[in-house]
Amino acid sequence: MFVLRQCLTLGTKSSVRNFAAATNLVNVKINEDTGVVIMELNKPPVNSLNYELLEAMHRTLVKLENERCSGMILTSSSPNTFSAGLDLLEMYKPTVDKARKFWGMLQNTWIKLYSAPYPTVAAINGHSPAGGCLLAMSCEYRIMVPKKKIGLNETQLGIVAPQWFQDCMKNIIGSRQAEKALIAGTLFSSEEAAKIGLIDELATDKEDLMKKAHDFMDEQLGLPPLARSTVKIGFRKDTLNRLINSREVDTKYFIDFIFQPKVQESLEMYLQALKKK
Ligand SMILES: CCCCC/C=C\C/C=C\C/C=C/C(=O)SCCNC(=O)CCNC(=O)[C@H](O)C(C)(C)COP(=O)(O)OP(=O)(O)OC[C@H]1O[C@@H](n2cnc3c(N)ncnc32)[C@H](O)[C@@H]1OP(=O)(O)O
Repeated sequence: MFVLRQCLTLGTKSSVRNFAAATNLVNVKINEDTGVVIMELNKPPVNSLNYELLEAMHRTLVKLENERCSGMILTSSSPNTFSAGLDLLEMYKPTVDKARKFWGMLQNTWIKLYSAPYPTVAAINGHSPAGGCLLAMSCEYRIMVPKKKIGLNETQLGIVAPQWFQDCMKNIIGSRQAEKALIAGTLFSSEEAAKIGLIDELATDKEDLMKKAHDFMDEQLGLPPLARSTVKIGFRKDTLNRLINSREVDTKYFIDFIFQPKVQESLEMYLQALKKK
């Protein structure tokens, strides 16, 4: 039976209440029989990843790991968008302290998600540009509804996908395809993404998406968990360590980059264009 609880959940009733009071940016549903969790991003309208949403995700991921959840399906409550990527307002005219704190939380969240020992599936129920694509790529398996867009489109915004975003893409679609997609800032349709392997499966609609996500999870739950997670981490450790060993440098790149006047101009124009739509 599924029990809906808000961030977070594996503890007693009173701890549920405490977490629910803290935030409703992430909904967490647990199947109490299997221990499989559905983490649903819930920041309308488009799940843009600001500090607060990342912090809620990070807190959830820490708790899931500590409580030894058996698997996690990542999806969103938005009808049209999985995640619109990083919240552009976090990068537009921030203070240095705010930008540093934001970037640190993004790094924390990615490290936890990418290294999660339990199986992870992205049930991509809508558009998934840039940071949204990063979240999806950090899961082990990706299933997507038709006729939406996914990719690392940063170049098109006049910004650059950080090295670890690029590494994730390379690990999935290979160096040549990734180089082309990153230089052009390509947003692939769901169908194109399936062709190049950026996503693993297409679903017909949200219901089919969740069914396929559960099917994948059932397969994974049939495998010996320690062997499974050891192989997973073996594949991911170089990518993880590349960031873990250079977090400060990565943060400095981010800060130096976004504070350039040209980058701020691009962000301003892009934000205006989004508002005018
Ligand atoms: C070598 C040095 C390297 C150092 C690296 C340095 C810098 C780079 C750092 C990081 C990389 C960046 C990663 C990112 O993720 S940047 C974000 C990229 N995201 C996008 O381009 C997506 C933008 N959004 C859309 O395309 C669309 O919104 C959508 C997701 C397709 C959904 O479309 P829909 O029509 O459903 O919604 P609207 O467009 O009407 O949007 C509704 C509402 O939300 C606002 N909004 C949308 N996206 C964002 C966002 N990412 N951040 C903040 N706000 C967003 C939009 O403006 C609307 O607002 P309104 O007030 O008008 O309702």
